[in-house]
Amino acid sequence: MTETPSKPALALVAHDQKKDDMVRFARSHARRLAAFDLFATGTTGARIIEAAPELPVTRLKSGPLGGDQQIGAMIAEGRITALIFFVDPLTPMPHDVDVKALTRLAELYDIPMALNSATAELIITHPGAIARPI
Ligand SMILES: O=C(CO)COP(=O)(O)O
Repeated sequence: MTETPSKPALALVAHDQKKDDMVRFARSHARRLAAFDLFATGTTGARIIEAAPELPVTRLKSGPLGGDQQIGAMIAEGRITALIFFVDPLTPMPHDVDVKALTRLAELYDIPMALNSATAELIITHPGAIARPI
């Protein structure tokens, strides 16, 4: 029996001050993003689904309630191909340790990680760069 190969998985996360940027990113790259299984923290996912309902986004818990850690665990399990995380560098976060843990795991497992729009644009417009098998 042949199994249908799964799509590469992209994790999408944005802090509150960056959610409008994420919505713009999702809208303008909807066609490209549709080639991935998409996972997002709770509120980020809700905003993306509202803006681009055609995208297959699986929503996890909100970041401060464990969503960042859920994505980190998926990275440790080899289930995430790349992380796009629009970080707000100007606002203190109650869950700063979770943010750090998530980016640390992306570093540790050497997955492509975009922490701002400029890098996210590079990643999504060069999909070959993240085509590694999961
Ligand atoms: O806080 C976040 C990442 O650290 C994002 O979580 P939400 O998408 O639920 O706002």
